[in-house]
Amino acid sequence: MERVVLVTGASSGVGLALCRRLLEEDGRIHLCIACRNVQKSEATRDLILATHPAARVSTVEVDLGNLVSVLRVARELRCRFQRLDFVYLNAGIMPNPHVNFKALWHGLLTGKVLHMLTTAEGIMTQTDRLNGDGLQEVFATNLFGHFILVRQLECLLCGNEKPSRLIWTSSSNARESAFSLSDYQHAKGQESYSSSKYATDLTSVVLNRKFNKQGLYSSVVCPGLVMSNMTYRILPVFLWKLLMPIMWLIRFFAKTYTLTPYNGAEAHVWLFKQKPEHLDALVKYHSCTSGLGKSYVEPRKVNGAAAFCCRGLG
Ligand SMILES: NC(=O)C1=CN([C@@H]2O[C@H](COP(=O)(O)OP(=O)(O)OC[C@H]3O[C@@H](n4cnc5c(N)ncnc54)[C@H](OP(=O)(O)O)[C@@H]3O)[C@@H](O)[C@H]2O)C=CC1
Ligand SMILES: CC(C)=CCC[C@@H](C)[C@H]1CC[C@H]2C3=C(CC[C@]12C)[C@@]1(C)CCC(=O)C[C@@H]1CC3
Repeated sequence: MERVVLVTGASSGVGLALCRRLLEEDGRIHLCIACRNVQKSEATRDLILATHPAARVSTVEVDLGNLVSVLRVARELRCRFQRLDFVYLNAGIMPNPHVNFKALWHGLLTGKVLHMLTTAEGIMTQTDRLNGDGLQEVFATNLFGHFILVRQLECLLCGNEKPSRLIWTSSSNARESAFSLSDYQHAKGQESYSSSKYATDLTSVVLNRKFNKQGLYSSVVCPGLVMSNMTYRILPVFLWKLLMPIMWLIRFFAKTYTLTPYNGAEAHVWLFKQKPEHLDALVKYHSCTSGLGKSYVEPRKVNGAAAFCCRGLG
């Protein structure tokens, strides 16, 4: 039976690389790519078919930061498919990023620089805003739109012959201290990205508790630091080009410097091949690349997830 795989944020970066890698793993899947509009969907489909001409690729359009659009695409998917085997919840934004180089310099003097360079803790802020639905844009796009999509697709995901899978693209920037239940949309702070990714980690834990019995399993992955449209918006392109040799050097000390979207999709592809019953719901799967460029996956516990579970907030 052909497996149906839905990928959001398929038009570029990790999402596009993931689509290609999934087809390399199994050319018989039905890949459904979700992009923001018809032009992007068709351009992405053409790019994928250029390298995998025999692939079965269909398209849907969704703006994950718009609830009407999410409800519409869920309706369309329910009409088109009888089940979904994998849903990669990968689309994400980081608007108006700001890097505090002074803090990075301070980190160099205090020995925290490697931690800062791999998690961006203490050196990165964003300015968020309200979207058309009156929600914080980063929360709405990175988490809430995807969450509503999952809930709307329950009938395609639960109670199938084989387990279905949700795979969320989280981040090493996900941080417990950036997230607060009393301000879960992060309207008050300047770390909306970090907060949305931590909330994603917790959501996956809670979804497992609720849906494992019905044959739906959720995992979170971190692609590492990847050069993509998202990162190219953080610094001017010429600066990134200058930094590239330094980043290859850093990779000898920081295995999460995956740098290419292909390497960044390592954990996503690895999970595609695993039996979900053998995975740990409290673990985040990190794509890593060695100094010499060999990719592998490293599982790490999600900070605070066990405590969150024990408090029974699910
Ligand atoms: N790059 C990195 O270092 C890291 C990235 N990540 C995460 O990886 C994921 C992929 O990012 P990456 O590939 O790097 O960046 P890209 O900017 O290349 O990809 C982001 C994708 O999300 C889509 N997207 C953004 N907003 C929306 C929306 N409102 N509705 C639908 N689709 C949307 C984009 O579509 P469009 O082309 O239309 O903009 C694009 O396809 C994100 O979740 C990101 O947070 C995590 C850790 C590190
Ligand atoms: C010497 C050097 C590499 C300088 C670059 C400084 C910063 C621009 C980067 C250092 C850590 C990076 C980082 C990210 C963006 C770029 C940095 C802040 C992310 C926030 C990108 C998106 C993520 O999801 C996590 C990344 C963590 C590390």
